[in-house]
Amino acid sequence: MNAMETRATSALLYLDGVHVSFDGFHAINNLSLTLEPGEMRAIIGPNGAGKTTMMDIITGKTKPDEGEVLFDGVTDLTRLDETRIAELGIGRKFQKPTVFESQTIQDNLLLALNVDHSVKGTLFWRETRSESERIERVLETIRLTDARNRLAGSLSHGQKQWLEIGMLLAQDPKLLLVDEPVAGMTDVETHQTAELLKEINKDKTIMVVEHDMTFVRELGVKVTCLHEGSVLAEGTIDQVSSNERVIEVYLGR
Ligand SMILES: Nc1ncnc2c1ncn2[C@@H]1O[C@H](COP(=O)(O)OP(=O)(O)OP(=O)(O)O)[C@@H](O)[C@H]1O
Repeated sequence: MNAMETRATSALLYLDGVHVSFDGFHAINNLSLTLEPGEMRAIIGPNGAGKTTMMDIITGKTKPDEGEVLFDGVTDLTRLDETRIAELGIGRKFQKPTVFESQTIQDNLLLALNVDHSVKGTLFWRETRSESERIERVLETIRLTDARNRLAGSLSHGQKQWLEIGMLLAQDPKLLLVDEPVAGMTDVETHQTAELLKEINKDKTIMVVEHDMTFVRELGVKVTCLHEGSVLAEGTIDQVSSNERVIEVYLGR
């Protein structure tokens, strides 16, 4: 039997019947969701719907009480710790940017590339040709090539978010989890971020949580609306935003 035949699913990410309770409160309730390789999915839903908890489950921060969570059709993420899951190629960007403000943009990317190296490795490490090529590509993707020698602390809020996305890309993940990337951005930055994610999606699978519906519409991808820890609606932005239950619990507030 070859490797393909042993895959439980063609999905890159597969959640089935997942439950999580915190002191008896069901934060995630029979959640099932799949992301195909190369897909970008937008996740919407009211506060407390379980969006962050779902990302916590995928990255191993929270362990489900029940259910299946498979990466790449074969790897059971519920059995792995956060470090191992990151090593598998699942990168997460939190809402608040956490760049190293007193370092240059280029050094931030180098530090991100170098996260797995030992202290000794960090002291004596010189970037290889392929690593410096990767940094160049990332700088271009996040549109910060000309600003590479500026201190990260001098960037606008939007640029800091892009740098942090670049720091994830430097680690070459297969799946990017991006939490509210456009919160606090100007309209222009929001538009540029949609363009940026679309470009990254040409060769990475992305799950993006966002409340900004203009941004979600601009992404033009399949949308999943979560509510009370499970999927309330799934489909195009038009299908989801005209769903009566979605209007009732989220959009119509
Ligand atoms: N560690 C925890 N202990 C207890 N309750 C928790 C914990 N983490 C999350 N919850 C609860 O689980 C529910 C889901 O929370 P979660 O943060 O996943 O929602 P969310 O959809 O990300 O919301 P938001 O849009 O506000 O970020 C909420 O009611 C929250 O209070």
